[in-house]
Amino acid sequence: MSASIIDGKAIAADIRETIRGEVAERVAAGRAAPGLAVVLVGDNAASSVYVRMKRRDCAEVGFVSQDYDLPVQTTQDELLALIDRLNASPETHGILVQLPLPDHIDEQAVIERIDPAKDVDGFHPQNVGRLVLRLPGLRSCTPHGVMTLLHRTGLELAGAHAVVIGQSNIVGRPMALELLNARCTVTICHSRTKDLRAEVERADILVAAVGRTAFIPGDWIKSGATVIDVGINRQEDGRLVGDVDYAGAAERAAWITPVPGGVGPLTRATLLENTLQAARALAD
Ligand SMILES: Nc1nc2c(c(=O)[nH]1)N[C@@H](CN(C=O)c1ccc(C(=O)N[C@@H](CCC(=O)O)C(=O)O)cc1)CN2
Repeated sequence: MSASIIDGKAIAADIRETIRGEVAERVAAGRAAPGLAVVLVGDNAASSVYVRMKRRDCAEVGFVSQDYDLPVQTTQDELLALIDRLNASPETHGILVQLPLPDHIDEQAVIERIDPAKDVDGFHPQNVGRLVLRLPGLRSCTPHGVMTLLHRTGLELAGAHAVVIGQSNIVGRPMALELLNARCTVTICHSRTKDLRAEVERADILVAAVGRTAFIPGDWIKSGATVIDVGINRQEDGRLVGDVDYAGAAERAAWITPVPGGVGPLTRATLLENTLQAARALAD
């Protein structure tokens, strides 16, 4: 079998086009364009790239990108004070603080300071709790984006055996909940999983979010499986590769996401969807 590619870049472009249309309609009707505050602390090279892309996406769809580039010495109190101002600002509908933050700042304290109604990353415990309870809310961008990719394949998700590798707060855990809410049977694997190969071999849907180059060999993939690679690992020569051995997996899978051009663009497109959702809810 040779896998069909799930083209995240094209799907994200399609989503941006839909959002651009809705924003234009809102503005023509006299409403404010959604405002997204994008906060970057320090000079982490990968974070700077992602933030630049997010700001470019905002411009493309007609959002107002409110840019805060803070020096690495910014104290936690200064960052919390900025969040308080953004929480109170009627021009700000969404607040995104790019992670990771420098070591001297407590990430969880920052996440919990953001008004849950403006938490377009979906990281606030209130929004995570709403996902657990299957209540509407702002959902974490990468897992929500993966669900969009899966829905676009037209695959039946109910009853599928989904295996998530990775248990982080921003990908693995919410990913497992998203799949469970779509009525998959879900297994979460992590560093203490006893026989990872056996778990992967059972997966109709595999979501790899480990952050290690080609961690999953292609011959572990079940024939006809759907492989979603969340990993973005930069090689010494500058190339980006995923957590799954792409060439080997593509021989066995029915569907596969490339890296780059798979999940990453959906993380950004979902951020725009969440910001529009927050702007609608705050306007109402
Ligand atoms: N506040 C947040 N911080 C972080 C998040 C997040 O969702 N919210 N997730 C990751 C990084 N991330 C989002 O910020 C992210 C990663 C990758 C991409 C992306 O578009 N990747 C491209 C390739 C980009 C490149 O050339 O380097 C792709 O995969 O095609 C977007 C967003 C950690 N931090």
